[in-house]
Amino acid sequence: MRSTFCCHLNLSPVMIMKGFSAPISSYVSPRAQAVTEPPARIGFLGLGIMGSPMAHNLLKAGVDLTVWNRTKSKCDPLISLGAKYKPSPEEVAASCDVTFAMLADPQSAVDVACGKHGAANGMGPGKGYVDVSTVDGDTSKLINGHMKSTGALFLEAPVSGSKKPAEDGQLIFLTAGDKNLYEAVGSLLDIMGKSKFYLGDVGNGAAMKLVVNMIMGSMMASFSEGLLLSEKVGLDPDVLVQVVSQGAISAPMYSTKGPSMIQSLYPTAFPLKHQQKDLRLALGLAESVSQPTPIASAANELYKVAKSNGLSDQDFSAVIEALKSKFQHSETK
Ligand SMILES: NC(=O)C1=CN([C@@H]2O[C@H](COP(=O)(O)OP(=O)(O)OC[C@H]3O[C@@H](n4cnc5c(N)ncnc54)[C@H](OP(=O)(O)O)[C@@H]3O)[C@@H](O)[C@H]2O)C=CC1
Ligand SMILES: O=CCCC(=O)O
Repeated sequence: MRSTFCCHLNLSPVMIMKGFSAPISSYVSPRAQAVTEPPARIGFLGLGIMGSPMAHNLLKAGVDLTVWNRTKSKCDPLISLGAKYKPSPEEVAASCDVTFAMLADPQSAVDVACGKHGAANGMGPGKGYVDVSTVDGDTSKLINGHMKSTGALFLEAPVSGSKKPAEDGQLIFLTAGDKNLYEAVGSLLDIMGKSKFYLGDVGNGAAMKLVVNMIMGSMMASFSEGLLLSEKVGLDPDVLVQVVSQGAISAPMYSTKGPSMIQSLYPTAFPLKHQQKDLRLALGLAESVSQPTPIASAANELYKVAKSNGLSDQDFSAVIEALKSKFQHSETK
């Protein structure tokens, strides 16, 4: 498999820089010809922790945006800023040229794309569907099949980066699927992100995202062990965070999440239930190619314990609680 890193200044079909405020116009069907203009009317389905700021950034950039969310109240802040609203994914897709979706998991991604009043019912030739949710490759291929059967184009584009990068337009898009659609939406991805990778066939973006999050889940579990061990042997865990942050294993998540973890606080940026979902999907991916993943498997067990102790909606750094004795006891009850 060859992959290409696409610098967003070189490959974006239209140079829309952050802060762009002119209206986007002249959608050219990706089927009809090489795309030189971004699509005009954009839909956004799923306004959770990630979808809301991503949609907000599109709106701030002057994009003609139509939104939908299962819980309608989450649409209201965007509507008050000028977004249009439709009461179903089908109606969003029917009224837009390209529709983005940011859903919780494989089941919700399929329901919203392919279910009753799902987006596929509003799709057709000249339209595109970009799924930025984190799902497995099979789910992505299923959605691709539904979209293509309507004549529409499909791109999977899961993101690396959490709540703050979403707010700051600093996400990393891991895209795969229709190259024309990738080029058509390049300027929109550039509004929401700092870089984008085009990885070829549908499934490769999902696989890349799952590998990245498998590593991240294991890193957080290992960091949790280190914090608790340092404390038990009489070290100051705040100093541990400083030491880690200055050395070869430094990672932003240690310095940003470490101080609150030490205080047993887990303000949600990336819900723990989603991290466990990603580990589960990554382990399935590994199994499909007989790749041993003992570290990720062990980490997954910890996230499962944390989930069963009511921490699903806390930040994934709450996995540290699964290593504290009261939770280990409740696991073995
Ligand atoms: N948070 C993060 O740091 C990151 C998350 N991701 C991934 O992005 C995706 C979204 O994450 P995030 O925004 O954090 O999650 P949230 O839980 O905040 O949002 C989930 C969204 O999915 C919707 N949804 C859930 N179930 C259904 C359903 N059955 N039918 C219709 N809509 C449904 C929710 O609607 P409702 O509001 O009605 O509940 C909400 O809009 C996930 O796949 C996650 O793994 C990727 C990168 C970073
Ligand atoms: O899927 C969530 C990823 C969170 C991150 O990249 O910081």
